[in-house]
Amino acid sequence: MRRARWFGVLFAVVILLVGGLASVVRGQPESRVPRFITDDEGRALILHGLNTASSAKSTPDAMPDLSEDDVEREYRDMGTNFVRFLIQWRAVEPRPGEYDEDYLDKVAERVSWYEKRGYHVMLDMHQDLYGPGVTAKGDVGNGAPRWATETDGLPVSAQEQWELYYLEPGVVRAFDNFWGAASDATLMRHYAKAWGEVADRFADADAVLGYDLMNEPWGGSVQGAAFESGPLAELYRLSIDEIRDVDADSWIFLEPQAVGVNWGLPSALPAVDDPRRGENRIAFAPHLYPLPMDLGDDYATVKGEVDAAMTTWSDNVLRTAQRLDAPVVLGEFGLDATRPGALDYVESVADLADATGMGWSYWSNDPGGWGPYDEDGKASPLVKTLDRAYPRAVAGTPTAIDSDADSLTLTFRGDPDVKAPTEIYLPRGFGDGGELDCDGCQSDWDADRRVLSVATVADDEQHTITVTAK
Ligand SMILES: CN(C)c1ccc(C(=O)NC[C@H]2N[C@H](CO)[C@@H](O)[C@@H]2O)cc1
Repeated sequence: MRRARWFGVLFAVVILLVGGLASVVRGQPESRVPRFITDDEGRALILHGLNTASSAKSTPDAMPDLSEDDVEREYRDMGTNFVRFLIQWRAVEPRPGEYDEDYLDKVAERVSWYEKRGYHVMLDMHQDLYGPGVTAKGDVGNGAPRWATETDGLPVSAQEQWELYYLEPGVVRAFDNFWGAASDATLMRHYAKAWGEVADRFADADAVLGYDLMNEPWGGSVQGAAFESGPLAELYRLSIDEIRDVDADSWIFLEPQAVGVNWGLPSALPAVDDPRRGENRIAFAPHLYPLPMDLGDDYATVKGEVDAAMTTWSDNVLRTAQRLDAPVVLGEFGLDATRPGALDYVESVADLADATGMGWSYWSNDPGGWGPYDEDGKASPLVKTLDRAYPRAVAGTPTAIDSDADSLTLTFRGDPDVKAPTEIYLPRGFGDGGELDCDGCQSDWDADRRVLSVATVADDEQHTITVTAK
């Protein structure tokens, strides 16, 4: 096995041993999220979507390779209602203190494509390996502008496995200078103010649900609880303050550190105050990439280990969600969908999300083996796997969701204050397209949007509705 692989395995074993012990001694969490994101009508949202798009990491204008027709096709093919839309600090603030309104106009145009189709948009300030400035060619990192990238001339040597770039001296130093630059946190304050500019622009955009403050944070030479409860929590506080100065109501999504937590280890992210009036609107947005598959094995081969890792991951995510009193959106999960067992894995993750009340956005919609369409735009079998029945918006609190190709069962506690109907998306193949039957409810079928609207209940009792196709 290549040196890098051995390193990965060794790194993982140590992490898992430490983390595993921690999770074992921590007792059982709740089985579902403590809260839900709600829409303007007070309905609990179940978010299903895609990450759009990795291509934005490297395009000169930081725009994804996306047309409005692509958004229309996504809805028609998969009935999604959510998008994790990648934006880049380098494009928001190309020079210190100067913000590119043309870039934000382009983002707004794409947001409008989703808004027309009833989507909820999460803006993700995306980075991987800090930013293009960690190398002269700009071919390794994405996210931060060059003026905010201080490697102090330390080397970033070419790596066969991209993850190993995170250990390169120049990358570690760029992060260290960001997290600890001078005592007044100069670069972190720039980053937070960039969020303030984005929020000022989208505060009144109905489709923008909220802001994912940093993709897959990396602490450089500070790791684990010291990082998450230290500089990472401080960046989140600074960014929340800048956002709340201009936007009182959008949701703010916090990610844990990626390494270890993506695999299922517990996060030490502390609860962070939301200064808005009323309930806090802070959500938790972890990623899921089970280590056995990260190390190259197929789900068909390591299903047992991966299923166990998913259980540990879910338990630890729900513990953190309880600590933060936060809704949960699984911001990223994905794999090469052409590999043996891959679609079963995607289905398992979507079932886990139903069972726990999490939303999700699949990584990613970029053409190729991981995505729903190939380079020629031809739909892959992943489209059918992602096109699944789900309650998009619930007039109450969902307590159980169970769906398959022929039926959907939703149990929820009614909320008499919510007047808008519960909306259930049903895929084209649902029950082979037969006549719909909604047991326990009065409903109206919108064949164009493929949405069943279910009349609200006037009480706060537990209700179960089952939709089938006769
Ligand atoms: C060592 N560190 C810090 C590390 C290792 C591995 C990942 C990762 O696989 N991430 C999963 C996917 N997420 C990004 C986009 O957010 C994709 O490029 C990765 O495939 C992240 C960080």
